[in-house]
Amino acid sequence: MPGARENRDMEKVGVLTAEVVSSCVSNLGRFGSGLHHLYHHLSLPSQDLSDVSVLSKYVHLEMLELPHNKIKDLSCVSHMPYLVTLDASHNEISSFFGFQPPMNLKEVNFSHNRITKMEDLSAYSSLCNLDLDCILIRTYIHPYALELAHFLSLCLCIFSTNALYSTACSFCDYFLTHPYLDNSLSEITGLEQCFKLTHLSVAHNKISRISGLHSLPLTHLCLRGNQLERIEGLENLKCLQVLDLSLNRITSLSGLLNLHLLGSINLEKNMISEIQECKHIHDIFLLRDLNLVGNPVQAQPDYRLAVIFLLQHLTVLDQEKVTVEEKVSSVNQFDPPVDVVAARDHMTHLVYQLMQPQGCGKRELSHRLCQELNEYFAHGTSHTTRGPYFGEEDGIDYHFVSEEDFQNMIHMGKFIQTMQYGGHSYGLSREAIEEVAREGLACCVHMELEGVFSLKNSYFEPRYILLIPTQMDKYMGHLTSRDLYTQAQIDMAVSRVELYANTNRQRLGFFDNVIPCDDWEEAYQSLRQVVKEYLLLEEQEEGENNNRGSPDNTSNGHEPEEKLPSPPPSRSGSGALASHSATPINPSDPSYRNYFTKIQAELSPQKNPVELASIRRREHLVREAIVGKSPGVYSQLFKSSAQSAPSSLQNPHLNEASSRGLNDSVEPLDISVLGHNLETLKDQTPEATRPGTDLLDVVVSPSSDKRPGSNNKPILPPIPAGRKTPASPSPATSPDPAHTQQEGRVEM
Ligand SMILES: Nc1ncnc2c1ncn2[C@@H]1O[C@H](COP(=O)(O)OP(=O)(O)OP(=O)(O)O)[C@@H](O)[C@H]1O
Repeated sequence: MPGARENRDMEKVGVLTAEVVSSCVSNLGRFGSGLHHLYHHLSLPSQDLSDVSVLSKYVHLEMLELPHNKIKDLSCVSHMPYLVTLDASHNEISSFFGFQPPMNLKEVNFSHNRITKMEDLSAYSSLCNLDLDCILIRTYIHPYALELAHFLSLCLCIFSTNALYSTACSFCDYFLTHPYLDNSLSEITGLEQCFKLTHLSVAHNKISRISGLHSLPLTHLCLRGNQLERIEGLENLKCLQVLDLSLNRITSLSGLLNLHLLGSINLEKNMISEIQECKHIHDIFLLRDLNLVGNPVQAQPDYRLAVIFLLQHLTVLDQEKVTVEEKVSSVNQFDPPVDVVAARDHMTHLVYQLMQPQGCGKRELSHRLCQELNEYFAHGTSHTTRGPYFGEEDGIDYHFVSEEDFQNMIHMGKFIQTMQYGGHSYGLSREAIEEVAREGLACCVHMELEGVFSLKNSYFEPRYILLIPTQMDKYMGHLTSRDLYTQAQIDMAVSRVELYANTNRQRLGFFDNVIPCDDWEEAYQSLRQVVKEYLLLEEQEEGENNNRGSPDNTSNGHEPEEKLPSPPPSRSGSGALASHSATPINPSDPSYRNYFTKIQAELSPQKNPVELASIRRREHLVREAIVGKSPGVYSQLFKSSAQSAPSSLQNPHLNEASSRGLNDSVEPLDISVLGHNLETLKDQTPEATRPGTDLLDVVVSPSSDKRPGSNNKPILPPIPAGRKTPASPSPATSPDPAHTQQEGRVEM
């Protein structure tokens, strides 16, 4: 009876028996009343099983794993009310959930089966995780293709290190994923009632449109390897965290707008070609991982930095970690902070293009200030390549030069700073400042914010006064009425006001004063007041008045009571600006150094006598330098030979020694032009009025000749028009007491 026996054996092939089950169960646990112990897990992978009906008796199973078999019928599962996890992947199942739903079934893997259509899963309300990847009908595959695949899989083992490996890989990938293999899922349906479904994978099917997912609590969705051309139907998946749309034909990211919990998006091998598409996911603040490998967009110039710039929360882009350096470079490249622009400009003289005018009248304010305080200031005239407006004069409003001349000046290193504004170049030349300095005056310039940043990189340390409009309507009206600007220029100018306000807010101490300039006259009065306070002119005027009652007050040479410098008063007229001062400070920022120097003095009232004397000396010198009485400390650096500092003027012996040394090398001086300086110096040195003091010694002292940038000849500066010239009495012979008083007050 060999034939019958053979038949029996044949029948047994693929049939699961109780013996086999008993050898493959695991995870012993209590069951029923708790007195019985039973195995809860059964795992039978790759056993060539086609009949698993015996499992109907195993009602207690919680986890059933049957991958890589030949199972067509899973009706036995209907008898497993406690089943939680079912893995039936890589089988021959064609009926979608062909069993009664176990109440607690949460995870189901039907990937790589023969299911062609999804059906209603309303009864599976506990379902959390559903895997329907790669639903193919293998019998429809041409036998030649299967043979070839088999051959290639052998090659994978044999030639795993050569080129054939990659050919084999790509063939298999194509073979497994390509849509011409029929009978895969073409749409997602039947999940409407699966209110607990958080993970869904329908990779490598034929889905061309995302649908049927509305209001599911999905956190993970995989639609890899389908035929999607656009992202749609995801709007309501508010819980979505991980989305895999790789291997599709998607061209835009527009359907991802409101998915605020998304942390990872895989769009590998799609057809996204524009960097701008990233704007659609710009507001997804939790997005950390984006994969655009294999998209045409990768060929765009600066692709990686641009994406990193647009999506600043990313930590992984195209499977590579985003480095800190990349983040910084991207910001510096696409939205450089003004100080970076200024630094770059400063280093290379490549200028930053901005499109709008400021036009708040600061130029006129600067001119008027220089006119009124012409004893102290002169306007530093910038160069520009723009043409003059009606009424503007070359050399006064600007030095109007051609682009070529401007470039030549850049290359010759003539500029302290340059800037591109409204399509034109502007630059402040060293010569412009030195020309003013040679007159013994301080230079007053106006410029845009970027120019200020640039100037802060130079060795000049001017006082910065911000004039800022606070009433935008009025400001716009003013710009419009000038009839010089296009609407776009006006809009840009208005939008830039915020940049100034922010700079003031965030960089405390960056500006020494802030003056609202909604009303030109008021702005001028504030500006004038600020400058006068700084020059101590207000005090001087008051002092003059007081001194008329008590003339001995200052002429006795007593130092006024020590007063430590206080932070500059903020002239802010708006609440917004006023509140800026409450912003916390970053002490590491060098732009705050002025501010810190000032408040440091305030915060440490316990000064010892040495410190007090030092502070007094420094203040004294600085004030004198500013009011043009004697050159600043800085100018001493420019002396060609070692000479005494201004403070040495107090010491007649030193003066004598130094002046004697100088007398040999100095050309004879025209004493008639020295009046003011002589008087000033005399006032500083009580000894100078003593009989026998050699005036020439004082005059030729280092403090009165070369200023920064002047030529090397010790020619004394001419007295500017408007300065109080000592035409009258010679200071050496009969000092005017009133004048002495005045000068004495300024020295405070
Ligand atoms: N050297 C410079 N560096 C930076 N900015 C400068 C420089 N010289 C001028 N500017 C600024 O460039 C801007 C454009 O100057 P322009 O004279 O063309 O403008 P405007 O329309 O007359 O405005 P405004 O009345 O404010 O001067 C102004 O804000 C001006 O202060």
